[in-house]
Amino acid sequence: MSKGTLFDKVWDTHTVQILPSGQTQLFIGLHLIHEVTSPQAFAMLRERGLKVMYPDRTVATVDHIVPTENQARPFVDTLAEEMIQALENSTKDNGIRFYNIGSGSQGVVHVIAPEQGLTQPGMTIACGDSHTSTHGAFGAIAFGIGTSQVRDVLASQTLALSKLKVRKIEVNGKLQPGVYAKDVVLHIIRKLGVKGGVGYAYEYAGTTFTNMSMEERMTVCNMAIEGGARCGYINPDDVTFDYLKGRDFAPTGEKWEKAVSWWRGMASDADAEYDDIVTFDAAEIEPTVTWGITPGQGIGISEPVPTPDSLPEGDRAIAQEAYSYMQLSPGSPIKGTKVDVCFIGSCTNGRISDLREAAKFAQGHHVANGVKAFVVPGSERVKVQAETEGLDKIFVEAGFEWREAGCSMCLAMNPDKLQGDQISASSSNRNFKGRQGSSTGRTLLMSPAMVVAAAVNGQVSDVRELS
Ligand SMILES: CC(C)[C@H](C(=O)O)[C@@H](O)C(=O)O
Ligand code: SF4
Repeated sequence: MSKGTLFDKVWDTHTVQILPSGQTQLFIGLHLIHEVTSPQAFAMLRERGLKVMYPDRTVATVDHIVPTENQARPFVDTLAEEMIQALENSTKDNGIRFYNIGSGSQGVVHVIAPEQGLTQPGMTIACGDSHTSTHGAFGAIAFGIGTSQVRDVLASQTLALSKLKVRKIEVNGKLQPGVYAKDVVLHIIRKLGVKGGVGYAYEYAGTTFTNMSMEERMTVCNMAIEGGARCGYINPDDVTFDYLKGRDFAPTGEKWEKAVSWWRGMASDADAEYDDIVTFDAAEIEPTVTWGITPGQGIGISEPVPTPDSLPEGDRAIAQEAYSYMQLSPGSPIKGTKVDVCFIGSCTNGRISDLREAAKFAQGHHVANGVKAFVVPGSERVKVQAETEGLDKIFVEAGFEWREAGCSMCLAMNPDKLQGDQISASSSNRNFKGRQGSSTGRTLLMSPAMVVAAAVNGQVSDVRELS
């Protein structure tokens, strides 16, 4: 039964049948694949003698293992070379479009699909990657899947899924200067917890989101999964349509008009029913930084690292683990924490608007002595655009390294890794133990502007005070 939310409308539109298990067989409009989670899926297909059912609905790129400095083939890392070759072969054998390095359109999978207009409202999108929730920014139902599900989508273009509940997260009001989409989503996860969204799709609504650009909306939806929600979305509106118009895969002419009117109809109805509604005020959000080992362990820049007794009982054990791993004392300010590495990039904050904003703060400043700072564009297109605007020069003059597109130190499956217990200021989305390539490496998540402030001062800083 439809409750009038976008989630329900998209779900119902894509339902093939209800399976005897009670699950829904859902048609997947767009399947995105990358080198990490697809090789085994293709192998399983080959074992069963199956073909890819809709090669046209499958799009591939390489992102996780891509070196951002020396991209000469074969890669120095033989495992990375094997992985890219496997994808090159599988996509060729199955007639799948593949945006390889040097194609001009390679990049992090969640950056390239939107920038080409592949991601559209009202769609179902799946990818063997948890941050597929990003595409929900367009009013799509987009979620990460495991390798066996990648196999299922390749073979049948469908998935067996249980329906989610829908929580509306309403944020209203204007963000303070120096506060970004990243801070909004870190704030939400802090308040609702990293498991708060389990079993839910998150609908982000309210004036704070309607006033955001598409790229800001993508930052928010990208981290829905960090709050436990399988997917997050924002209802499509004129901002969405303006962004899509003229992109490679966007409809044109009469088809465009038809599409826009269908897209509008997919948005949640004003009287839609939700399983839960939570409301926040944008004015209460500060530039936010994580101090711990989960994206939910965030605080405003002016706050101290929380003491155990200030936390709900259920959060104390993980806080204890975090104090010791992060080498931070409860009650001490996060501001002033020395950093070793500063990373700007990832599918959360590696888009052109992120780089523009970061460059604005980098201009006229210099990275502090002893700090390694680098910028990794989210895609080859983002890189070219940034270079056209001269952003690369601003970064290099300010002492940042300017790299090739990929996931890079977000996950460090490539050569960009922390050493020992180095601490990084990172515009990425996960601060798990060992996330950035060293088993003792430490990560502080923040907005790209805050990463620049940290790089310039050599310590966690408030971007609002960067002169
Ligand atoms: C490698 C991939 C499966 C993984 C994910 O699912 O998200 C990665 O992208 C990440 O960000 O941790
Ligand atoms: S940029 Fe980071 S979060 Fe995004 S897909 Fe790559 S590794 Fe995952």
